[in-house]
Amino acid sequence: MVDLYPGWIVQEATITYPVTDGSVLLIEKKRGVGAGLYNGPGGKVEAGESPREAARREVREEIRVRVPALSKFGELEFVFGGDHFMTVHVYRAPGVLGDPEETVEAKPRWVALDAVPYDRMWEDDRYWLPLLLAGRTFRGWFRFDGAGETLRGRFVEPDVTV
Ligand SMILES: Nc1nc2c([nH]c(=O)n2[C@H]2C[C@H](O)[C@@H](COP(=O)(O)OP(=O)(O)OP(=O)(O)O)O2)c(=O)[nH]1
Repeated sequence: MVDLYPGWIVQEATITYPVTDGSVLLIEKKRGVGAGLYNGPGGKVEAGESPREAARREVREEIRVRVPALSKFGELEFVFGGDHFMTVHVYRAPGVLGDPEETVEAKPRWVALDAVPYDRMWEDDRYWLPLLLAGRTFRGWFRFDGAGETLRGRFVEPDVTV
């Protein structure tokens, strides 16, 4: 957690998308924030951990595989309501080592790049995930309602250094 603005909560998190052979490895999130939605494996950055370390740990914990390499493709800033902020580091990986396994947290599934289920993902993903899948970097700013259900504002800048 970043103590940047006194009294405000800024949570740091990661998402990783392994992409190989025309497919992306997604998870169906089984519990916690975003349960029931498809996403890349990821979660909160813990104290004493770098975002990259967190990204590797979350992939291992959620689907029991290792990622040989990670490239940062994006950074997202979310505001939920007026006082809950989240910075998300988004990585792309050239595949995984091992066979993804289902865990209590997530069910893994390789999905063809032209069949990504945006209607079953967070509402903002359609504005930046196509960039990552096309090999382009991005920064995004999104404002949700306090419940995290309705997207109220967005801005995405492609092809930037992240
Ligand atoms: N693709 C996408 N992912 C999002 C959005 N909002 C959002 O929180 N996430 C991701 C970031 C994190 O990977 C995850 C939320 O973090 P979390 O810490 O609650 O995840 P978790 O339930 O797995 O918790 P943990 O493993 O860290 O304990 O959901 C979004 O709008 N789009």
